[in-house]
Amino acid sequence: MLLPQINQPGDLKKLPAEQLEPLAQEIRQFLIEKLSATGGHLASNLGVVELTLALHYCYDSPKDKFIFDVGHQAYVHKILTGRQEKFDTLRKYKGLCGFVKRTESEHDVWEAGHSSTSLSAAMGMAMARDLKGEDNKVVAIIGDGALTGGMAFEALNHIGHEKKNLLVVLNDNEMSIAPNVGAMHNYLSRVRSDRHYLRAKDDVESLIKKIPAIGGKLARTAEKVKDSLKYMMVPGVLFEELGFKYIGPVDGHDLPKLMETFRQSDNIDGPVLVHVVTTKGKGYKPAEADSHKWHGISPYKIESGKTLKSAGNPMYTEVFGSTLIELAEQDERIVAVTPAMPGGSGLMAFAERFPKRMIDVGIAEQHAATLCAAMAMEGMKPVFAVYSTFMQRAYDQIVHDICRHNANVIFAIDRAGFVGADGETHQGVYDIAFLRHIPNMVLMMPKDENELRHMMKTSLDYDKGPIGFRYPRVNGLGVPFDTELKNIPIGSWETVREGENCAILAVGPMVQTALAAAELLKSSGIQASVVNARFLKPLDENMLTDLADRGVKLLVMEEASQAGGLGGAVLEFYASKGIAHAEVRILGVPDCFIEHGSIKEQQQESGLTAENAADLVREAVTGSRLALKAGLPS
Ligand SMILES: Cc1ncc(C[n+]2csc(CCOP(=O)(O)OP(=O)(O)O)c2C)c(N)n1
Ligand SMILES: CC(=O)[C@@H](O)[C@H](O)COP(=O)(O)O
Ligand SMILES: [Mg+2]
Repeated sequence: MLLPQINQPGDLKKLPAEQLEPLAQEIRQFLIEKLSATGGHLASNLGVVELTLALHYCYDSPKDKFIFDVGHQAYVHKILTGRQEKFDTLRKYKGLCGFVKRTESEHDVWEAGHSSTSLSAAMGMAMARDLKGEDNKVVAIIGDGALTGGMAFEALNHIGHEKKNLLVVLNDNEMSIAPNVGAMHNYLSRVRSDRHYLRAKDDVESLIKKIPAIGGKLARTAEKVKDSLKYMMVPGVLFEELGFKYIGPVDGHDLPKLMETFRQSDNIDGPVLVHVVTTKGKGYKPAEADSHKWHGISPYKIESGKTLKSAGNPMYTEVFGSTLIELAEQDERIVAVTPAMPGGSGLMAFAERFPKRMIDVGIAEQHAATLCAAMAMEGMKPVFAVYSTFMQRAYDQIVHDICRHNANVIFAIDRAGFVGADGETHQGVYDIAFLRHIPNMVLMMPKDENELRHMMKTSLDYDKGPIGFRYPRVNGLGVPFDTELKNIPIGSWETVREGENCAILAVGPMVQTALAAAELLKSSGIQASVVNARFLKPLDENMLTDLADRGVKLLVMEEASQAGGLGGAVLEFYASKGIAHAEVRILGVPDCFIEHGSIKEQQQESGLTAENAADLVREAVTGSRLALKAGLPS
């Protein structure tokens, strides 16, 4: 299915306005059909069809700059800017990115993936525009979920102060990924839905106009009455008080109304916030009925709405969620804290079972971290359930409020390693590097889902400060669960395959890859040990010393940034102990951003394969390349 009338950027403006409505429905059908094969962020994009059409019809992209917050809802923007034919490759390796991507189009002026950056970016572009004396429009499109992100408030504060000309379109569909939370959400609900609130607004304004202009004390009182009436009754007064002109709420599926509103906003000096109300999943019943599930969906059957995802073993996330319930049944100190990812973090069942012990703070990772620190100091056992990539937002709070206080916070770090289709903005490959150097931090990664459970028990019983376990966005291996959960000795690695003069120190899922490499080496007559390096901090220093003393050549394998990873930690250990005879090779994620595709493709691109590991070990043992390098006979 193609949309011939909008094949090229700019085609849209050639259409008469009355053709936009039917075009909107065609675009909806296009999205439903294409994403049934590729998967993706269907619900969010179905909700912004009219909004995106209106923006592209009223403004001149790329001269006028559209800045999409998160950028997961930019598929319509991509269709309107000449990329509809690439949708069969959406989120595939070397295919169309699922987020805004500057290398794809000049119309993609700002990339994201992480939430709440659009207002800061819009302000930066508006300030640059004014300093250069240019006159383009700057339009930020931010969702009600993204508006709960702290940096959005930082930007609102600055924008309202500087009063630059820019347009903020607040796309309010009452949903984050899950139902949205927070006081801002409650405020928007009142503005959005209180019919009395809106009807009274006109009465209030006409009443205010009737108050005669009178002198003296009474006049000042009358003014105060006017202000408090306005404060109580005029929607959007919160934004008005922050220095914005507020317009709304506007029906986000009413194209003529949207275009009239944007044109109206063009004549207003200073920052304008247009509050648009949309339905997430609009136009596809299964997505409208459950936009949480259909926020990010895998391929599905259009008629039934059934996803085609193969069953497979339980995901690590599911094992985490079910084990946390098991532990929480026995220990009422456990509370789960999630920054807006209850579903993705596997906590929905936990929330049902323990509604008072499940805390969704909205998109607020920094707040979540410090909240956990304080709860730990009061004797609770807070479990900070967070994706590796989103935890990057809370680095200072982890240093300053959790580790420095040596608070008993448990980090449940999901999506650790490559994540696949979400690509470079979501790869969970930096947390080893940014956690292992913080004093008091203990960090683990299990080789399988059974060991994850033991790590959870270990973390719960550990009372010497912060401790975390990281696990990947993959199915478990299908190993049986031990009936009794046991503590793993802190800092202990596990040899899972005995070998001779070489060993692969592998992290998490790389243990399986290392075992496959050992099998390949066996055929070359090389017996490699495989070690489950399940503690990223502290290291198993006894094992490292013994391996070096026995002259065992080492390869460290980790699906994490090579810079700052376990390999570096091993080298630092040997160097700090003066163990100069240790020979270590490292196989980790190279110093570049790994784009979207499958996890397997991302591992291959990074060289994290059994074949590559076997070659590196063979080189070390036979000295082949060293021989070549030194010109010695191979
Ligand atoms: C810092 C950060 N935390 C969490 C996420 C995960 N995330 C992606 S989209 C989303 C919800 C966004 O809600 P909203 O802005 O309302 O957009 P909608 O999908 O409703 O249009 C969340 C929490 C993220 N992208 N970035
Ligand atoms: C856009 C965004 O950040 C989230 O929707 C993210 O894509 C969720 O990732 P998972 O699909 O791994 O839960
Ligand atoms: Mg929303």
